[in-house]
Amino acid sequence: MDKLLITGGSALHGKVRASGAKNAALPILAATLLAEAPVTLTNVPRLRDIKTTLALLERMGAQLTQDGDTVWSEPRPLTSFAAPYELVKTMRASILVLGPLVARYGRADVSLPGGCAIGARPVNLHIDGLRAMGAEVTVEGGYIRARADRLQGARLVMEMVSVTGTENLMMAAALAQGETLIENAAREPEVIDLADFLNALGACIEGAGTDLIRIRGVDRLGGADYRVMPDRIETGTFLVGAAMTGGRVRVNDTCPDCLDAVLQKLREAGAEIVTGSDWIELDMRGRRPRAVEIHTAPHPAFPTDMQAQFCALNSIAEGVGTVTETIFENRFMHVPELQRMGADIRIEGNVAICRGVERLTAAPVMATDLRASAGLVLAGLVATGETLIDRIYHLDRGYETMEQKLLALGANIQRVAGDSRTAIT
Ligand SMILES: CC(=O)N[C@H]1[C@@H](OP(=O)(O)OP(=O)(O)OC[C@H]2O[C@@H](n3ccc(=O)[nH]c3=O)[C@H](O)[C@@H]2O)O[C@H](CO)[C@@H](O)[C@@H]1O
Ligand SMILES: C=C(OP(=O)(O)O)C(=O)O
Repeated sequence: MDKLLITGGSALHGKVRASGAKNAALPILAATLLAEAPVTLTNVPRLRDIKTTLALLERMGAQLTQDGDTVWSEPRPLTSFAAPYELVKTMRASILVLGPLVARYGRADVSLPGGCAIGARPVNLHIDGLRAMGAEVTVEGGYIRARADRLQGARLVMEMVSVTGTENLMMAAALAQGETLIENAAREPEVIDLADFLNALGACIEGAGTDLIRIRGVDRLGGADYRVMPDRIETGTFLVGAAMTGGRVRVNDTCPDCLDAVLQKLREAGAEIVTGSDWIELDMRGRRPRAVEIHTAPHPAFPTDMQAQFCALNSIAEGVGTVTETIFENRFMHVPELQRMGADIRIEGNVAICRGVERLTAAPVMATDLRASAGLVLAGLVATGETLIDRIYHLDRGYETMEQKLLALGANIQRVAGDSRTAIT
């Protein structure tokens, strides 16, 4: 199992390009199930989760080819309508095939995702929404079994803001008969990206990016060429790295408007930030960050996916910072690992209270989930000595060639194989 070996102490300097967004590419790939003509997607990140999604779609009989950051999909009749447990357990986003399968083929058997390292991941809102659209849905033996002749448009009032719930129901409604209203919809930029893709296929969706999405169902969807939006979480992770190491980094090919809450916190931490239409430059040279107060909540508030990175920042910042996690009940698995590196963090319920220390000390640590891994990488960049991060397969789910990008920015980082310290190039 690969590990990352980081020798802390080098400030990040230079330019880095943001990859395409994992959390936009995954629903868009699921939405190719709705297309009756060829689709070409560009800016698809080369990630483990993307491979898993392609494997899942291919297992159903779909035909997809990936070359670099481009994925081509050719319409082909499906041979299976199931998302099996072995795949869903490695990637919760597999649930996103539910809406498209029921909408287009009238049937789906999708494994329940269950919980994961960051907490429970219920999907009751997806199921309730499909039922409200006329599907017959049963949950048995760990599987969601959904059947429908043709889904009917409905008024769906989401009890909680759910990103994948909004996405699944939007895809289902795209081919339903009549109009669907999704109220209290998620406003994440990735929801807008999916709506834009569906509209490019011929769907009639208005209001994505607001809390009221109106979908007029159509009889069929065609094909399209579509470019996936940039990854705002990857972008934010590099910016926090620059802020923590006292560096200066420009992230190109990104979306500054998607990152308002994150940039505001980085400014509060003392960073100078300049943005252009598709780039962000952060300058923290000669300064130590100030601790900040974070409250995670649905977009446009501070994203839960940037919380671990800010825990790492607070751990070496001046003063006391708090991080309140309101989306997932168990998303502090990085904290005990940061403590092992000398961080002074106390958890009270869903709040991590951190008194910044002058420096962290390297230690062997273990990644427990995707963003926790990112937080540990950032901590390793500023720790004295060599930090060895185990279980980085979590990182590979969501960050494209992270160590190579950090290396190009001046970090002392390498991927090593198993227990050895042999670099993997
Ligand atoms: C609103 C929010 O910030 N969502 C995050 C969530 O999306 P993801 O789509 O995985 O999760 P949801 O947005 O659906 O969940 C948001 C909240 O609603 C609850 N819920 C959800 C669906 C449901 O049927 N029933 C239910 O109770 C969840 O337990 C959670 O507390 O994790 C992703 C991966 O970290 C992040 O990229 C998203 O930003
Ligand atoms: C936890 C994440 O992904 P997933 O919802 O696929 O688990 C993430 O993107 O931070």
